[in-house]
Amino acid sequence: MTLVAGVDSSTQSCKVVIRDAETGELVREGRASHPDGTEVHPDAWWTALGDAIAQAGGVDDVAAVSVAGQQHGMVCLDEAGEVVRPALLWNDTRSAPDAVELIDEFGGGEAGRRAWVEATGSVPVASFTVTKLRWLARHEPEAAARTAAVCLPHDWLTWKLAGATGLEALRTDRSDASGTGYWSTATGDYRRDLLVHAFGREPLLPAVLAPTATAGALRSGAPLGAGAGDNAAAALGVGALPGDVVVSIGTSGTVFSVSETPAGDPTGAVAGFADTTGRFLPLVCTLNAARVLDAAAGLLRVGHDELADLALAAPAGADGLVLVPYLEGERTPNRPLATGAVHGLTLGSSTPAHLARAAVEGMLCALADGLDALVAQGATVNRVILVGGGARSAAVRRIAPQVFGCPVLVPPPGEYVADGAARQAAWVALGGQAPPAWSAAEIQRYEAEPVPAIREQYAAARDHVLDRRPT
Ligand SMILES: Nc1ncnc2c1ncn2[C@@H]1O[C@H](COP(=O)(O)OP(=O)(O)O)[C@@H](O)[C@H]1O
Ligand SMILES: O=C(CO)[C@@H](O)[C@H](O)COP(=O)(O)O
Repeated sequence: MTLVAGVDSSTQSCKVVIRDAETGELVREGRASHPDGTEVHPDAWWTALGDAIAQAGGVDDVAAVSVAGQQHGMVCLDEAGEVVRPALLWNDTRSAPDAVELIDEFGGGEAGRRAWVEATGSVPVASFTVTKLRWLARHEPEAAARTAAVCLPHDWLTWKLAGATGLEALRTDRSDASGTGYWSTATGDYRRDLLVHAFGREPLLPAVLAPTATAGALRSGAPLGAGAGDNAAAALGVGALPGDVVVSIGTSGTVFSVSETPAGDPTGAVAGFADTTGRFLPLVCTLNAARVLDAAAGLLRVGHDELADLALAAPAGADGLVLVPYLEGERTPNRPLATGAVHGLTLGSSTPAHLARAAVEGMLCALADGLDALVAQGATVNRVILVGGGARSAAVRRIAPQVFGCPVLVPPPGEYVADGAARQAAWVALGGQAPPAWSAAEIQRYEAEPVPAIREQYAAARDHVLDRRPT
């Protein structure tokens, strides 16, 4: 049996799966938590990776490893390869003004957004690395001056696993490069001019690898795959095909599809990313997803299962109670300072069940708005596949069809980002023109009558929120 390892170094935790390269059968797995917060020292990811690998029985017997990770994180390294400062993560919104400034510097408004879309495929928002580098140059000039190279979370972990033999050995892949804001999805090349414009000079960037190229090797000699951004890896993990839309409910909420053509949305709602196989990954991302359910569970002092039971005990639409889930600000819509809100509260809807239902419906409505944006960019929706920690909720699975207006397919609970990384590693180990066709897991189908009123009441509420008071 040829074994391969896949890693998902995501926002909240690191997951490692060891799978049979030929069949995809799960052989071993491990996980370890990451610290909270929107800026994290990469050493915490390295520690968690070591713990998760140990829990998974090690990687000395695997033929290849690939690392997928949370996208966009700004990892700055000095000449000696040491981390300059904690990484600003995808969900850190301090560079939102820098994103606006970068758009203004290219014409502002729709003209500025179109300029960025033509150059890179996406409109820069606070999540994107390029805006974080502008923030660093403006607010931490000493740290910026010490920055000899900049890479992404998955790049850095791959580089560390390969022995961290100098900055020139840094590697990335097209899916994660497409989230930097200085790589062109259309041409497949860096837009170094945009990096210089934002940061003031050009630090070293990781070379972008082709889908089955290798990024060095473990001490055992096992090659390291190019790795991927987590959403592109999830697409590989679930075996998403053109016409499939994946809705991932993790720390981030993402709605994405595999496309033969790059997206170019000047509104900025749809990011024009790349996938791991040479295709494209148009994607909408929200800052608030599974943690909306965590927050509601905490408010009600219940666990996830009881929250689901409560939500399912309330009527569809929660008798008009609407929760707008902008608990961390919001990326789509681009409202980085927004806060959440509850609307339509009455004596009748002031119950734990109504609040639980409103939290699930509000989170899903924000994702349904993302699905609409994806369709507006030309995506076809043959299947909606639900993954991520939040998809483990029985309430999410049963309410999603009411909100999305179509059936949803839910593969068995699993770590589909890590699975996608493992599948990429298997492709490296086995070779071939395409990743191995692993047997599809038993997918559950959830259907329900659409309830348009849920989205109608959400649409009436979603703009009526307060901005955080500046600290
Ligand atoms: N049964 C469940 N119901 C609702 N939320 C859940 C459930 N199980 C896990 N979660 C939530 O899912 C999130 C973790 O999902 P995951 O996809 O691993 O996130 P990430 O990849 O962003 O680290 C956590 O916020 C966790 O509380
Ligand atoms: O910013 C994005 C996509 O653009 C997020 O999807 C991050 O990649 C974080 O992923 P999770 O930790 O939520 O899986």
